[in-house]
Amino acid sequence: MNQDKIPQATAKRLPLYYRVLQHLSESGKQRVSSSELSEVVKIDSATIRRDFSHLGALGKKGYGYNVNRLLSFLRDTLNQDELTKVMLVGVGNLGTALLKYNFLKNNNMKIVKAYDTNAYKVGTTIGETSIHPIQQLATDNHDDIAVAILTVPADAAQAVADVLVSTGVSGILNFTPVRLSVPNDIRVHHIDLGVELQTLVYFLNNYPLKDQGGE
Ligand SMILES: NC(=O)c1ccc[n+]([C@@H]2O[C@H](COP(=O)([O-])OP(=O)(O)OC[C@H]3O[C@@H](n4cnc5c(N)ncnc54)[C@H](O)[C@@H]3O)[C@@H](O)[C@H]2O)c1
Repeated sequence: MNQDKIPQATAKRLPLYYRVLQHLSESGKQRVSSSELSEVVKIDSATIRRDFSHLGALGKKGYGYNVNRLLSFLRDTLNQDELTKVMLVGVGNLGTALLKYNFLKNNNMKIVKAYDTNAYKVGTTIGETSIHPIQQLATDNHDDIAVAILTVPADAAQAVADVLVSTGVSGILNFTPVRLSVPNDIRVHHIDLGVELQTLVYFLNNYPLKDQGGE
């Protein structure tokens, strides 16, 4: 399978499909139609069929998709058999919550180390992750880590991002409000809960669900 051919919009939906199909498989379901999946993931069934065709998975009319086969396509594409190691910088409110979350269960990812400036936090462990002094971020070996989560205060974000880039990570999940400047070959995904909330409220006000499909 050539992953270059999977459009980015499709790639973004794959982890969601994976999670839902995992639940279906665990509950003993062997086949599923695109319209059944559509009900669960709230994505229209034509998009789902197109997404799956990019994976090389074609459903059969009247049968749908074989759940375990789909899961194996997704596992290959998402590298689910391989543990993805992640590091986190900034062990405050948000960072602590993320360290306590078990990414291993559904996503086969693990935050393996964390860094902070606070002497009271350094040397402690949250979940299974130990917290190291920020000074070591630049000197530690991060060969097996491609992704970092950034949860430092805004005024420290760019400086920490610069160090992260020098460590060789290729992706940063940025929770800070700062638009980071990074080289072109580093991918930054920005998560802004404020914007997400605002968007939700806008949709509630302008596109109430009860109006959809009404007379
Ligand atoms: N994107 C969102 O939806 C969202 C929601 C809440 C918070 N935030 C942002 O996430 C970030 C963290 O928020 P919080 O509430 O957890 O803050 P916090 O103040 O509780 O935690 C920040 C942590 O970073 C550490 N820190 C400070 N400077 C550092 C540096 N140079 N290197 C390493 N660690 C450093 C601090 O010691 C502290 O432990 C902030 O930028 C905040 O604006 C984003």
